[in-house]
Amino acid sequence: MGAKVFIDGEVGTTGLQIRDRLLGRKDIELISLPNDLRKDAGARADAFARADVAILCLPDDAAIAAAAMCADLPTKIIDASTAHRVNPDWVFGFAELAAGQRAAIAGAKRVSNPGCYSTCAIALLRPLTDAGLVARDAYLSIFGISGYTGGGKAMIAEFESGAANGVFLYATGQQHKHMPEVMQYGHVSRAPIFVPAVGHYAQGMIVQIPLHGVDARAVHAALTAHYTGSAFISVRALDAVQARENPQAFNNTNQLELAVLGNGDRVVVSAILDNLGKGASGAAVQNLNLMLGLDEGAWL
Ligand SMILES: NC(=O)C1=CN([C@@H]2O[C@H](COP(=O)(O)OP(=O)(O)OC[C@H]3O[C@@H](n4cnc5c(N)ncnc54)[C@H](OP(=O)(O)O)[C@@H]3O)[C@@H](O)[C@H]2O)C=CC1
Ligand SMILES: CC(=O)N[C@@H](CCC(=O)OP(=O)(O)O)C(=O)O
Repeated sequence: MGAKVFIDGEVGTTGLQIRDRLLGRKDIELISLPNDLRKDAGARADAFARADVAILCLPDDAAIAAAAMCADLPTKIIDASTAHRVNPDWVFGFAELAAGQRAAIAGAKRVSNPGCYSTCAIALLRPLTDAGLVARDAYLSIFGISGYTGGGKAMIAEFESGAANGVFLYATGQQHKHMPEVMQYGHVSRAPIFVPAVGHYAQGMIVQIPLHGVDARAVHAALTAHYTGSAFISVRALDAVQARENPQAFNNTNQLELAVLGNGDRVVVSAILDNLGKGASGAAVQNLNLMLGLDEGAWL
């Protein structure tokens, strides 16, 4: 008998992807609700009580309500939403963040999965702020482009029905929901300017952060030192210049590739992942593996 896992929000974009990643596993027994009961409070409460681990793939308000439903249960929770990412009662589910994070996830009852853009930005910034190469109070700008699956079922329907087209920029009011976690875990004290965009393709993301007045070699060395030995985060060789940066390069994987680009002391640090992979479902399965006492890369 495997560990019992309940995915709340199983038919949503992230939920479906996690389900697909777990379906073939003999060490996991999925608890599923019939379609007419998937939002039924009693059926969900029963599923939470039966599960060893519940994975919340819900909008923020529903994730907060679901966590409250589990408050008195021994069930472990992984929340894919934004609701608990900077909550001190939850462990941030980014295993590669710093020494000790993997062990903290493995021992946690409540784990909050990072956001997709924030996984990229934190992966780039944290080693650089900790090494003193980027000042914690630096004026930072972050650019990102995501495939439209990043906006969940509603945005997928917009693009696939033809109602939305081409590329658009958004969150121009500088209130994007990922900035609090980028600041907290990237160790930056000044809110970065964030310019996100959505492209007319399904999945894949690139995030870039320009850095003036830093040494590309030192930046590359700090990133390489931090991620050496990491199964899922790699740093491209400094001289491996590509004419085109492709946000879809790591689709359907749990990989995140970092690169140091630019010319002289005008450096751009860059990250590519699958927003549905290392940006959501892959990271959730990595955390699930750790919480079940398995190798973090099992089945990934
Ligand atoms: N898409 C992405 O790239 C990423 C998403 N996330 C996060 O994951 C979470 C889910 O996002 P995503 O999968 O994209 O969203 P979707 O809109 O695709 O899926 C959300 C699912 O939750 C269901 N749902 C809503 N309210 C309830 C409720 N009260 N009880 C049970 N089910 C409910 C919805 O039902 P119905 O089908 O009826 O609408 C839907 O199936 C969000 O918090 C999002 O921020 C995190 C990282 C990346
Ligand atoms: C393209 C798009 O709209 N992306 C979403 C972020 C992805 C997501 O759903 O948010 P979490 O990763 O925090 O859960 C946004 O910018 O709000």
